[in-house]
Amino acid sequence: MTVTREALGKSRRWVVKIGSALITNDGQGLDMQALAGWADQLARLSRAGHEIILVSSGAVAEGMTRLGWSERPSALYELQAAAAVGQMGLVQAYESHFQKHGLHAAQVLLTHDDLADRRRYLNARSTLRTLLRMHAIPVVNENDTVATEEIRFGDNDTLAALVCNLVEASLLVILTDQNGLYDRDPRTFQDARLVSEGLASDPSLLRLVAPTFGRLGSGGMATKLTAAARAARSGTHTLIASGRTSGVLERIAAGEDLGTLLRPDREPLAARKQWIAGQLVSRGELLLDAGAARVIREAGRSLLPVGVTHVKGRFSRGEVVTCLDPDGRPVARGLVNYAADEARRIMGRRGDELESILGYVDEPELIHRDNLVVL
Ligand SMILES: Nc1ncnc2c1ncn2[C@@H]1O[C@H](COP(=O)(O)OP(=O)(O)O)[C@@H](O)[C@H]1O
Ligand SMILES: N[C@@H](CCC(=O)OP(=O)(O)O)C(=O)O
Repeated sequence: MTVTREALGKSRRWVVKIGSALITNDGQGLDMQALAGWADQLARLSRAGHEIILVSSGAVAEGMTRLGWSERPSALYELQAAAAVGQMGLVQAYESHFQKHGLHAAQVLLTHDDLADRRRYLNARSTLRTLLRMHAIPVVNENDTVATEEIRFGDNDTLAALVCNLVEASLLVILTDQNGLYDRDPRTFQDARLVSEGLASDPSLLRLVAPTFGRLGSGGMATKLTAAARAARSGTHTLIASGRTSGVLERIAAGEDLGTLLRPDREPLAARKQWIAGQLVSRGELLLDAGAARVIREAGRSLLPVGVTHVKGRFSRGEVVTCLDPDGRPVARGLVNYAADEARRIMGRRGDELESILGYVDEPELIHRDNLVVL
């Protein structure tokens, strides 16, 4: 049954993402007045019983102002320095507003590595859940200061979606500088029309978004759509709306028809599979024959060595690899039971041959179905 806007508005656990394009005063530091408005609304929602996690951008922009820089630097080390200075201002601002409402703000800085490592992932989850139980409002951002170029989230849409999976949020609200998703880039086309609803993993939506993005933001509309598809894995609905609409968050809570609502269109994945699906880096590729690709896609079976025709990349046991069908299309991702050199030796072989090839058999499957997520 489709969830109504009213029911979503009343739902308990929200992740609210405030983007750079919105929070920065046209690149001149933070728009403190606007920030105060969102913080007050979030505090009232929290007081009314919603569990709120805030994912806020703005560290780099605030750092640039504090350091007296007028141009956004392109060197990573300068961006990292600006983020370190600016994050102070960002959390100070939220902290002082939440304090007025008798609420604690809690700073949570995450990197890609934190969510890729199962133990740290589970730790982050339990800390966030504890904070929510204590009615504190976690203020999440990427830990830009230590993130390296290759493995940065880069945009906070992706981070917010992974946080939704982490805490199994009911609703992800992405506040940006547009009223939602339009059928064409509204910055370029004045007659662009707002899409009021869609399915989170509908690939045709991605065709509507321009490859370019705002001057201040990092991902544009495309990363918001991908974020909605990621969030949907935990059954989370995504609402993209304008942070400039007055009282936007409380109006969403009241069930008003605002922005673009993207509904999850598949059954939520089990918690462990959400973690696997959230891995942004794949260490290798396994090319499957047609039969293996079919039983994995259609019957959710484990991957046996016999169905693999080619192994690419260097990976160790337990790392994430991508399975491709004979046409090279991704079928699934999973945690592999054998390292790359062992996988090469046993590919195409039957289960009863493994011991004589390897001298031992840890598992008969190359990837067990509990560790395999169909894409
Ligand atoms: N079809 C579309 N609908 C709405 N916005 C779009 C579309 N295509 C591209 N955009 C651009 O995406 C921008 C928002 O993304 P971004 O600048 O990354 O914001 P944020 O910092 O809030 O994440 C908008 O300002 C808009 O120019
Ligand atoms: N972590 C960065 C924000 C990254 C960013 O701009 O993301 P987004 O708001 O999705 O465009 C910062 O705080 O400046």
